[in-house]
Amino acid sequence: MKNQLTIALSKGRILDETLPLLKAAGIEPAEDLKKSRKLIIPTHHPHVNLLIVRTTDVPTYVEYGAADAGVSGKDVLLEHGAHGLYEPLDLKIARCRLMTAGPVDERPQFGRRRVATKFVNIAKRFYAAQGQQAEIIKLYGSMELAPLVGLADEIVDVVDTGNTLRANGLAPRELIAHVSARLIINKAAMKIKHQLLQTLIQDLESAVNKQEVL
Ligand SMILES: Nc1ncnc2c1ncn2[C@@H]1O[C@H](COP(=O)(O)OP(=O)(O)OP(=O)(O)O)[C@@H](O)[C@H]1O
Ligand SMILES: O=P(O)(O)OC[C@H]1O[C@H](OP(=O)(O)OP(=O)(O)O)[C@H](O)[C@@H]1O
Repeated sequence: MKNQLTIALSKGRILDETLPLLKAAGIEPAEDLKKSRKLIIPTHHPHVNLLIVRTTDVPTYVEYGAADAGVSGKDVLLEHGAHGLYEPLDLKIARCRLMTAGPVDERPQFGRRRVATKFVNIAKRFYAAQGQQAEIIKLYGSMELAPLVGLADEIVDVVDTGNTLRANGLAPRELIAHVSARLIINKAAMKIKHQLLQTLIQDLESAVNKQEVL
């Protein structure tokens, strides 16, 4: 419907930081998202519903127009490819860095190295651009474990404080990209629902700017 917006969000750390921005844009969930098992959540805004999806699925919902807009980490967008969507606003939340990391007492391997990561596409592109040979091993979590048990020489993961790396005897090596959460918009929706989406972008932008000042 032309006068209805759906926004895809994922639970977890991005949600905690996104809700205050949405609130500043006049969008408040009508139910407690932490408790509700519903996947379509109405809001007190007359034109907006929220969809709750997996972190890595947000760009897919928006790309296919199943959601008009979404909030997604830049890491997820880089891994997904994020074709067919607009990325009009950096929300400047959930900030971290995509990095390579390895055992603190070892130098990076010469020649072909084994790399464990959930960011397979990002890792392939990064090592190819460096002219380094890498065998990429796909994992779905706990990447930091891989070098400790001989599964990989190196990992590619997001790093914030570095505490997880340190706790596992690992150290950051090379920076691949700075990461923060982005507002993404379906291209067709941007035309058809221009007014609603333009208002959303502007409201979120002023909320981000206020948050920056604090
Ligand atoms: N330690 C961190 N500090 C800041 N931002 C982070 C950190 N870890 C991840 N992020 C960012 O937050 C996003 C969501 O992270 P979160 O941990 O909530 O989801 P996830 O663990 O990828 O999801 P799932 O558990 O469903 O796999 C990531 O895509 C990334 O952009
Ligand atoms: O540098 P740090 O501040 O330690 O943050 C980095 C950690 O944060 C993320 O995990 P998260 O806490 O989201 O748990 P997850 O493994 O469930 O994604 C990421 O996968 C790292 O393990």
